[in-house]
Order: sequence, then C-alpha cells, then structure tokens
Amino acid sequence: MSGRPEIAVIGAGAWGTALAQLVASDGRNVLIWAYEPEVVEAINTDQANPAFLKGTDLASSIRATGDLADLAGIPILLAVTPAQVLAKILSGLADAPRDLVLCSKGIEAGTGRLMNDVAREACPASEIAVLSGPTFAHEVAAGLPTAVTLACSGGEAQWERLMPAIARPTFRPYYSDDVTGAEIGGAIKNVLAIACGLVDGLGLGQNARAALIARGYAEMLRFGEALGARPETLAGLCGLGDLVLTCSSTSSRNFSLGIALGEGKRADDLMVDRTTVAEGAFTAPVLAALAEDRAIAMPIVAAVNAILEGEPPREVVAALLARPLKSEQERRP
Ligand SMILES: NC(=O)C1=CN([C@@H]2O[C@H](COP(=O)(O)OP(=O)(O)OC[C@H]3O[C@@H](n4cnc5c(N)ncnc54)[C@H](O)[C@@H]3O)[C@@H](O)[C@H]2O)C=CC1
Ligand SMILES: O=C(CO)COP(=O)(O)O
Repeated sequence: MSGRPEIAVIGAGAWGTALAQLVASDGRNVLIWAYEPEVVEAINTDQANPAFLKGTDLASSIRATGDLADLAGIPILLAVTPAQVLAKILSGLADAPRDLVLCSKGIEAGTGRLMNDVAREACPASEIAVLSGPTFAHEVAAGLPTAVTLACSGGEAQWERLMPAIARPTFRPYYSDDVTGAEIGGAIKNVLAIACGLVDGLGLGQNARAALIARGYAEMLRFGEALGARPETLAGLCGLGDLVLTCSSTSSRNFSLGIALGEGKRADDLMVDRTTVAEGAFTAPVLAALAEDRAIAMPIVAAVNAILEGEPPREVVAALLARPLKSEQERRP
C-alpha cells in the first residue's frame, strides 16, 4: 500500500472483510483492524482471511492492523464489529473519524442502546451513518449486485462525502436520513430469522414461514414506531428487504441457528464454541425486555427468546398459536 488510507474498517469478520474488499475495488487504500493477531497476519501476508471469509483473494490495497491507534486521522471509518463489543472498541479509538458508518446489526444487552446511541456517546465529534440491507458478505465479496440503505445523520452533505467511498457499479446505496429506522430493521430481522429457522427445524411448513415473516414485520413496524422510526424506512432494503433475505436462506447464521434449535439442539450448546456471530441470539433478550417495558406487542420475539432460554420449542409454538384471535391491525399484546 502506498499513501495514507482514506478509509478504515473496524472488524475483520466476514462482513468487515467483504466491505474492505468492496471499497478497495477501485484501488483505494483500506486499513482494516482485526481482533485476532492471526487474522492481521493472514491479511498482510497472504491477502486472505480464511478464518472469516474463505476463498476471497483480497485486493493488494488492503492492509491490516491490530492496533486501533493506527486508525488515527483516517476520515471515514466503517464499524463492523459484533454489536455487543462496539462500545468497548470505539472507546479505544485515539480520535473520532469525521464519518462513522455503522454496519453492525444489533441492540446492546444491558443498556438497550441502538448502535447509533453507542456511537454518539463514544464519538460525539463524528457524524454517524448506518449502512444496512440484504447483504450476505460472500456475495458482496464476489461482486454480485447488492443494494443497501445508507442512512446519514449528517443529511445529504454526508451522503455526498460517503458516496465515492462506498458506492460501486454492483453496490447501490439508497439515501435515507432515518438512522434509527435503518438500524431497527437489521437488529430485529436477526431475531425473526431465528424464528423462521425454527419453523424449518420443526418441520412446520412454508405457510408458517410466510406467516412469521408478515407477522414479524408487523412487530418490527410497531417497535419502530415506538422509537421514532419511519415505516417507509422499514418497508425498504434495511427492513423488509433484509427480512426476506435472512428468513429464507441457510446462508444466514441466524436462520441456521433457528433450524438447529428446531431440531432439538440446546441454545447453550450451540453458542458455546461459535466463532461467527448470530446476532439475533444476543438481541432477542434485550429486545423482548424493551418490548415488554413499553407494552409493544412482539409475541414472535418473545417466543424466540423463550426458546433461547431453554423452553421446549413445540410448547412455545403451541402457546403462540393458542393466543386469542384478533384483528390483523390490532396493536395490543
Ligand atoms: N456476515 C454478513 O453477511 C453480515 C454481517 N453483518 C453484521 O456485521 C457484524 C459483524 O459480523 P460478521 O462480520 O459477519 O462477523 P463474523 O461472524 O464473520 O466474525 C465474528 C467477528 O467477531 C469478532 N470478535 C469476536 N470476539 C471479539 C471481541 N471480543 N472483540 C472484538 N471483536 C471480536 C471477530 O474478530 C470477527 O470479526 C454483525 O453485527 C453482523 O450482524 C451485517 C451484514 C451482513
Ligand atoms: O445480515 C445479514 C444479511 O443481510 C447476515 O445475516 P446472518 O447474520 O443471519 O448471517
């Protein structure tokens, strides 16, 4: 790499690595921070990340570091860590980037904060954006056509700054200024993907899956409304778009986790040795608690949480089906 990187990525899992490859596809210098020293080594020595994104030859303009101090002065930073460690990692930055683009999908356990709340507190001088949508990392890394929502707290001026760095011929961001809406879709669809995987694992059929997607989307809209998200944001790529993708593919870690739970495996056993992140398992408890506190009807989210806590899936499904019949537009629990 010659010259100072214009863009940095924090987190060298599948998605951070795919985003680094994407933004480097026009020859741009990209510095990626990785948590594991062996990932730093593999990227710098072999231009590869076999631990998290097997089979991709990374662009020669991508370099890796394990030292957050090396990111100082880089104006655009994509944050792509697991949601539960974002606060800790941002607090280790020497200075705030001008543009901080959040790409993680989740809600912080313990605090109930969205990632943009976490980022505003850790980096008050940065302008926050949220990049979210139906984006399996391996497809983006392969250059397959993909579209996302890019919600900019800094409005159109920030969008104009970010476009050259992020948009590519097969990667189309769509502008929004609804940062909260863009985040809520991605966080909730992970929990709903576990629900749809459970349907598969339990052999409940495709009608049940379609019902869960539609009724889960109603839960997403209700939660979004309570937090000030716009419904049209949730109807877009970062909400409905991502819900459709993750609720129907075994490429989704959340969907696959649901299948395994439906087949009778226990959540504790499934989570213990994981190296990849199924964010829905961490979001479900905090989301269920937030919904209960605010009296937002989210029975599917509550059901997923109960199963993750060890309740038998078939009993939870039976209870879900036995609820009183009601209007499709009913908002009460
Ligand atoms: N993989 C995908 O297709 C997509 C993932 N995302 C989101 O991106 C975020 C990151 O996911 P992936 O890149 O898929 O991760 P991954 O599942 O491929 O890898 C796990 C990541 O967690 C990191 N990690 C584990 N423990 C850590 C710690 N204590 N401190 C810091 N980092 C630690 C690892 O270094 C690695 O980067 C998640 O919020 C996910 O929902 C969003 C869109 C697509
Ligand atoms: O967010 C994703 C696709 O948009 C990735 O989904 P999983 O985390 O379930 O693999």
